[in-house]
Amino acid sequence: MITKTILVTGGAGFIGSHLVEHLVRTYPHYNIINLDALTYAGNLANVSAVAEADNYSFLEVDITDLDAVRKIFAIYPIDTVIHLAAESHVDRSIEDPLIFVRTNVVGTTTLLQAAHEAWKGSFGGKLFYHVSTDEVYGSLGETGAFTEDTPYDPRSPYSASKAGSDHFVRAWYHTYGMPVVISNCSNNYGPRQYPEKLIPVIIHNAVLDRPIPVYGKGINVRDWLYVGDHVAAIDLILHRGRVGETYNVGGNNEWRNIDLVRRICGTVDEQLGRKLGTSEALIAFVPDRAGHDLRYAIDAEKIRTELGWTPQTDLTQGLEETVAWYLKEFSAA
Ligand SMILES: Cc1cn([C@H]2C[C@H](O)[C@@H](COP(=O)(O)OP(=O)(O)O[C@H]3O[C@H](C)C(=O)[C@H](O)[C@H]3O)O2)c(=O)[nH]c1=O
Repeated sequence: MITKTILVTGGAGFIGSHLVEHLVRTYPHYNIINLDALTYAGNLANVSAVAEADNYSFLEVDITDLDAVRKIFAIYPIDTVIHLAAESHVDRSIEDPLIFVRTNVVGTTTLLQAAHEAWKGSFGGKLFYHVSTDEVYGSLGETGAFTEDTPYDPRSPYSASKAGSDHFVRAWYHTYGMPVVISNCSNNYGPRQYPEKLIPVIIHNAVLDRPIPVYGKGINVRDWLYVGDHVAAIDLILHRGRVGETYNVGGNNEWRNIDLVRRICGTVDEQLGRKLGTSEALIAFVPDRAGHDLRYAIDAEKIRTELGWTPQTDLTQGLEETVAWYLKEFSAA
């Protein structure tokens, strides 16, 4: 018997597809509806492992299309929304900011509006879970970490659009009483990430013998979290997170870009069985990203103490699995 109907937006993307796969397999009594516009970063191959499952369905819909989203709420007894659909790449947001406002701000508010209309008067058992980013907090110096109380200070069009979407989710909570929860996560990595983000760019270019672009001096610091650990955090927040709360999710795994790039180059060389240093020789320092945030770091104390979540995958294991996945993709192509 189906006990929950969950609408996952962005379920054909990187993090979304790992979440969909996890939910479909772990909870056969949940109906999982994957809503995705299949833009450049969405791919149904990402969810092929569960495509035939009885508790799974896919809908190709743009979250900014209010009529289409309304129809979905009219047809399905959705009680939970897990909202991951977003434009997510900072460099693209610098080139083309308006699409980020459209998808991330208008898309999120469209979903909120449709959910509100469908749920009005009976919010019991309902939840709107918004998956967001630590970039809303801005950029750190060499020390310190973002807590859930850190004031918002987004600096790129991408992070500003995600900050806007977070604020709208909270507005629906405070104004209309909609049950919401938000998580803000650090940099994810793992299989299926679109090759525009740092880690897949390194792997692709190393394999193809192309220059590996490192922005500026490579001294910017990111906190890396394996996507499976993020999915575990989302599962816990979905089931045990407190309504109206925010949870920061981080890997406690900070790396300067240049050090991470060198490390991945080593893993690629090792897995390809080629001379160590071959990939590293491809590193090319290129002009810096405009407004490049220096450092992100997460204080994940709240989710650890309240929900017992800590990241489980160490970087060596996570990178080995990730590189192996991309190499297999290359050999299949
Ligand atoms: C693509 C690329 C990036 N970089 C640098 C720029 C950053 O300092 C770092 C990671 O860049 P990336 O674009 O992979 O990710 P962030 O800009 O940190 O943002 C990412 O993590 C947050 C949490 C999100 O919310 C974003 O959705 C996600 O894209 O490597 C390079 O040096 N060379 C490159 O070719």
